[in-house]
Amino acid sequence: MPAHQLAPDISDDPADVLSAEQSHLAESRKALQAMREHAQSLSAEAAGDWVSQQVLQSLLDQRVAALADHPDTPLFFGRLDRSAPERRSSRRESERSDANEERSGRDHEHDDLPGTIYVGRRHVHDGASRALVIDWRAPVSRPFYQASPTDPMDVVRRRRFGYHGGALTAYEDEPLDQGGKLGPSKILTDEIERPRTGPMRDIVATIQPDQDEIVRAALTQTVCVQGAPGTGKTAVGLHRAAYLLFTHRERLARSGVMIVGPNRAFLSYISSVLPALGEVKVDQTTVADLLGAYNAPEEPEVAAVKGDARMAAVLERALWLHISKPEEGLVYTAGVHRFRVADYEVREIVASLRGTTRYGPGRAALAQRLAHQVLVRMEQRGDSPDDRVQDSVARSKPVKQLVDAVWPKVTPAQVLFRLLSDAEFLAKACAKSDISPGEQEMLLWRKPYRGWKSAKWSAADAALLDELGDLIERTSSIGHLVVDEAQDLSEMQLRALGRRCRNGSATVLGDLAQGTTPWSTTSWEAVLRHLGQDSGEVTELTLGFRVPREVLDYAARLLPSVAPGLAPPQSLRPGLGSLSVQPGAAVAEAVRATLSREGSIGVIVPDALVGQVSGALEGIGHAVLDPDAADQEHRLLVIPATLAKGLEYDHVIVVEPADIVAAEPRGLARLYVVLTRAVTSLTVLHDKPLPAALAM
Ligand SMILES: Nc1ncnc2c1ncn2[C@@H]1O[C@H](COP(=O)(O)OP(=O)(O)OP(=O)(O)O)[C@@H](O)[C@H]1O
Repeated sequence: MPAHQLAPDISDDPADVLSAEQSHLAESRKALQAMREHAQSLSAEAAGDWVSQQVLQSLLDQRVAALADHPDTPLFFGRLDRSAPERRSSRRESERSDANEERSGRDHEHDDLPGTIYVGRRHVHDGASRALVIDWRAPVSRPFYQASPTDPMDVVRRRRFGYHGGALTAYEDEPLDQGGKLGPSKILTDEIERPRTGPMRDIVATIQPDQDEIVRAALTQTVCVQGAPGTGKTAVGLHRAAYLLFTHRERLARSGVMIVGPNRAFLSYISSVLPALGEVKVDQTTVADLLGAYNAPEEPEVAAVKGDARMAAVLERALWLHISKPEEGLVYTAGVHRFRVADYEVREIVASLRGTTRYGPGRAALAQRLAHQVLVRMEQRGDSPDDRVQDSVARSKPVKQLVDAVWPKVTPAQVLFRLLSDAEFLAKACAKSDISPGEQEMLLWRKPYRGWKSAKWSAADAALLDELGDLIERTSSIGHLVVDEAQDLSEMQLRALGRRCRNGSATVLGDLAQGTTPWSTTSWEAVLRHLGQDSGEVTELTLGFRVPREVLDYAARLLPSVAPGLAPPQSLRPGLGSLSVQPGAAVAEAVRATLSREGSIGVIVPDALVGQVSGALEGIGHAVLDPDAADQEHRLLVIPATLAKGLEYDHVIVVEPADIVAAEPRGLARLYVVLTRAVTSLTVLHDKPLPAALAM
């Protein structure tokens, strides 16, 4: 056996196999420890100056941190026994289709890899550079997720490992070279059934083939995933971010990756996934944090008009209406000389700039063009001014005064304030748009504010301010954006996110049936268009991992009213006995009965009943989920219905569905979201009649 060849199984006895695999784990752990010690021994002092030293030190620190071994986390979770090297060359080129030069040098997936490889969270090698564990994101690991008896991808056998804590306790083999069909995987089922406590976990050991396709889509490809509750959209989005960061490390280190979620409680829930995958440098944020956390109350109909993409043209016109026709020319005095630029020349310059640049740079360009004309006249007089003179003329008082009069400096807040408080100005800005007089009436503040500084902005205004901001100065773009719960975003919010990935790509995740905002979308094609990613591909995840079938079927009774076009969701798990509907039962009793079971408990209540329900649970240790919560690790949480989106609990108790429905225009969709948060059991408590579809 060549030195780099890992041993195939030496015995058929499962106990021997397990013990050999445990030895490989121990050896890998030791090798990781050695890699870490080596990284720790490296010194930044070799770098020339102190700045380079600090940069190098920080890189070394990151490397040491990344090499930490977390004893509770499996270092590898799979193994591939590949066919003999001479029989596996044809596929390799296509496997590497998304690999690029950035990764070369870190690639260990060439033919000198052992026939048996272990797939894990990170690459581990021994002192002789022998690959003991291969990163799950490397192309060579792909068969672990994709190979099947019909397409074995040069793999003879796939082995999955089961862990208890950090100890390797079980394995499961799938022969791939014998045709037929694979049976269900117990290790996969156990992983899905494992009780939830605390924040979301990664799914790196059990990513499914259709999920893997999305995770490994090329960086340039924008993907949009429609999926029923619990089909793994969020998980897939996060793993895709980790995959792209690995595959395009340098490019994305420069341009960045950002995850946008619905609220901070959700971000806190997902916050551990990327660090567990070794990725700590990803921005995770909400639309409100990105655009401005404004929350002045607003009628849903008004918010819907403000969220409509037709507002983009109105804002553009409103901004450019601030430019006035130059009536006077420029007179610039230098010593005893006066240099004049005639009014018609100023008009020509303004006309040539208008609409060809953003507003802010246009203003600066106007000052420079005027100064340039002054310099031309100076030269005509026989002077020879240099470029510095042009800058000083551009900054001079007469030029500034003219620019301020013709092309005034404005802020987004000033423009929007004028638009929402001045009916005549609004009508002018709406000319040539199809915003109706009735809608214009809605847009105007009933009680205008005294000035733009005292104006209270709404969430919908935030996207308008952002659009104006971009019309004034260009917003910078990142490399990749992951947008979760995207069905809830308005067209104007999508435009705001779209300009942040103008030079990049996006992963858009959502479910049309879970749209609860006044502007929720009904079409993913429209979402992609407003995001500016028209060529994005819409794909669907259909198999639910979270919600037991019995519960999902119950919730799906609401689908015909909520999203008539969608097929009923499918669940991987039957979950017999997981649903219980209890008229007239007390919440404290239901909670007590559930506390005897393992796992997290979420009591989801109409927002207006949070205080009352929390009061009824006095004496039973619990916490109320806070929208800004960084820590939501309490085993028993009371959750306002409007915050439940994206979250999950082993046991969910839903209180008074009728009130959840009545609280908002898309209340039935809210109820659908709430009913689909349970992993193990759902208990519905009600005094009032249930919505008709659930009462059947
Ligand atoms: N391949 C998988 N292996 C194991 N668990 C999985 C897998 N895919 C998804 N899950 C689990 O299923 C649950 C639901 O996943 P996730 O929250 O990503 O779904 P979602 O589609 O975003 O749901 P929702 O639309 O309700 O927000 C999570 O606990 C996740 O870890």
